[in-house]
Amino acid sequence: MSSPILLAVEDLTVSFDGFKAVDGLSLYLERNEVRVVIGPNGAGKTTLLDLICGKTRATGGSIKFKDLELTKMAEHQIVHKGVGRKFQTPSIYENLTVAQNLELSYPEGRTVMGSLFFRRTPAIQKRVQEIAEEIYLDEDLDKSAGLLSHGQKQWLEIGMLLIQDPELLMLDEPVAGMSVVERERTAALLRKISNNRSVLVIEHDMDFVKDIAHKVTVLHQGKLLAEGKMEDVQKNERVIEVYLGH
Ligand SMILES: Nc1ncnc2c1ncn2[C@@H]1O[C@H](COP(=O)(O)OP(=O)(O)OP(=O)(O)O)[C@@H](O)[C@H]1O
Repeated sequence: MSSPILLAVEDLTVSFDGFKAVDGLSLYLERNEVRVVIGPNGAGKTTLLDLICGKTRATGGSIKFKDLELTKMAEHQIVHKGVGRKFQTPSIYENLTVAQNLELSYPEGRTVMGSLFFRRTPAIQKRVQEIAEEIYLDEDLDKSAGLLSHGQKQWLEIGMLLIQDPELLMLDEPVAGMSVVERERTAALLRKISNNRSVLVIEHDMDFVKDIAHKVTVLHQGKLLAEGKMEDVQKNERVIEVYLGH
């Protein structure tokens, strides 16, 4: 049987000109777990995701994804191994349709002729349809992505990651700027997609965190401040002092 741990971060450190943005951090993420990383501005949350996806190189420590050491791998290799990352601002193609955006992201959807020529095989079409339903955009497949609402654009980008079927999906503030209804639908979406993958989320919206997190990791000055179920973390005096009380 495979290990229940999908991602093991151990003693991870990165220093920028002597300033440790992440400092001796260890964190273990299980398969099918939704973990939310919270903490005050500058705590090192985004840097942690940058380190996992290979955008930033660690100064020390390790990041094991299954049996792979990610700290030595290039960004594209990490994506290829099954780690998807969504940044705060959506990077969708506004002048293409929703369907085209999804097709473009399908691993074998591009031809050597270039990214605008799709091999629209029945398998790709089926997958696009499935993903579109999951991200609530099945009625907008032929719409220009630029015409979608802010929340729909965020869902589309999640869909563009899901179509690559990552085992680990990382999201940086996915509900920022969303309406209440969009937040609820995003929570439902994340619960559903974690049925067969792990999700690591950075979020400041505590109602949303309560809604989705199996466990919460609190960072402060690059270090682990607290970890556990939201109801316990919420009562932690240090967490209230540096973050939740503000
Ligand atoms: N490439 C870099 N060079 C120098 N300093 C950096 C770099 N990246 C991040 N930092 C610093 O590291 C610290 C942690 O930043 P990070 O963006 O990870 O925090 P955060 O917890 O995501 O904050 P926020 O909630 O505001 O997004 C900050 O003080 C930031 O200025």
